[in-house]
Amino acid sequence: MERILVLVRHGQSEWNLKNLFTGWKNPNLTEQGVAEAKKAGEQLRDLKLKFDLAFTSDLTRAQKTLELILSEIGQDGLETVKNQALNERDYGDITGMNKDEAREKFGEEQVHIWRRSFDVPPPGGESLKMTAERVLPYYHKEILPQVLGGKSIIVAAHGNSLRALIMELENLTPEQILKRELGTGAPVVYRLAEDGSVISVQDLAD
Ligand SMILES: O=C(O)[C@H](O)COP(=O)(O)O
Repeated sequence: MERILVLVRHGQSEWNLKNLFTGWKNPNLTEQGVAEAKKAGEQLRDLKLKFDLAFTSDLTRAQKTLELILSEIGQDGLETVKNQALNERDYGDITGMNKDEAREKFGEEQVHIWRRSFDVPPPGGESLKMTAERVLPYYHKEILPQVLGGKSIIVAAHGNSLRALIMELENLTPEQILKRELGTGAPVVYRLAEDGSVISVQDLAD
């Protein structure tokens, strides 16, 4: 039995393009984001992957990315579970701020810590650790049992909600997750063992 779990970050959003901290705000995909999602679908089609169930967040950019992928692989209308547990990390008070302006105001290092450290939250927002505390229980309760039951699953979500999940799947330390970046619209294909551990990882980023 194959146990396939595909994680994909949404394609470029309007706020990615403007370089704004986005978090729980709900911008649409840009034209490039649409193209990235279609390309992700083509990559999955080339691998001949088909899914039994999909999961996504409560946010349009992830939902739209999933729809475009499913359409590309001929699986329009696949059963999809949406849940805000998979939403992007809440960027709190810096939501809506330009990332370069934030670096000028708070310093390069502080902004990097907010964006990539494991346990330092931006003011009023969530750290990666806090994000993991909602993503991982949801993964263990709703997603993993489906994979272990033999279903092929795709999860379309966000840079940091997926980094939280990848940290656990790949047993990364807080130092290792600091450097882990996820490209927009770049699928990562996992094959899992019967105990949920990872047998293989295929990152389809260019
Ligand atoms: O919420 C955001 O701004 C992005 O989706 C992810 O941003 P980051 O790369 O700064 O974590």
